[in-house]
Amino acid sequence: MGPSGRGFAVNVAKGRVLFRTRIKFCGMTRPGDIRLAGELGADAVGLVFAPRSPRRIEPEQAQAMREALAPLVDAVALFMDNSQDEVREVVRHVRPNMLQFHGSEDDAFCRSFGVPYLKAIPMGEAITQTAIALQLKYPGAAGFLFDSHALGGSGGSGQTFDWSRVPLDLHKPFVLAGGITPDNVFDAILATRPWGVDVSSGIETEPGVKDGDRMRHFVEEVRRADCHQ
Ligand SMILES: O=C(O)c1ccccc1N[C@@H]1O[C@H](COP(=O)(O)O)[C@@H](O)[C@H]1O
Repeated sequence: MGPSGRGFAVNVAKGRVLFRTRIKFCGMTRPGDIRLAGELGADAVGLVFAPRSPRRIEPEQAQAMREALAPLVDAVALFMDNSQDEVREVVRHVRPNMLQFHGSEDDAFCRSFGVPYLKAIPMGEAITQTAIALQLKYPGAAGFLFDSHALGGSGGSGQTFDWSRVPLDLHKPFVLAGGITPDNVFDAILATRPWGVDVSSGIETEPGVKDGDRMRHFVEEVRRADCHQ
C-alpha cells in the first residue's frame, strides 16, 4: 500500500498507474452551492455543526441541504467537541454518510454513532504525529484528515501547514486540509499524495459563501495533478 493508503484503489492499465484524488468541499451553507459541487464532480460536501464556526448550520437547515445533494455524492457532518446529544440529533436529521471530528473526541465517542468517521489531526503545533500512534489512538477511524489548526483551535482558517510533516506510513487513507486553494492544490497533491483534499475558505468569497469559478478551478487543478502522476 502507498503512503497515503492509495493502494486501496490503484488501477493499473497499460503499465500506467491511474488515480483520482477525492475532493471534499466543506462548509456548505447554500443548497445551490451543493448542487454545483455535485455537477463539478466533488465526491463529498461538508456541513459544519462545530460551535462558534461562522459556517455552522442547524440540523433543520441541513436537511434542506441534504436534499440538494446529487446521488453518489457523500454528506460529511463536521463536529468539534459537540455533545453526544448534538451529534445524535444531526445523525437522525441529516443521515450523513460520514462524520468528521476536529476536537479532542476519543475513538469510543467517534464510533458510538454507528457512522464511519474521519479524525481530524491538528498540525498547527510542532508535535510529531506518528502513523503508529494515530492508528493506535483511533483504531475505528475510516481515515485521518490533517488540518492546520492547533489542538483546541478552530479550523476553516485558510492557513496551510508544513506538508512534509504528514506521516508517511499510514495504513489508512488520509485527507489533506488547511489552506488548500485552486492555486496550491496541484503542488499539495504532488507533495503529499493524499487520498483526498478538503477545502473550505479557498473556494469562498466569505465564510459559508462558495464561489462557482473557484470551485470549478479547484476541480480542474486536482484533475491536472492526477494526470501528472
Ligand atoms: O469551517 C469551519 O468553520 C471549521 C470549524 C471548526 C473546525 C473545522 C472547520 N473547518 C474545516 O477546516 C479544514 C480546513 O479549512 P480551510 O480550507 O483552511 O478553510 C476543512 O476540513 C474545513 O472543513
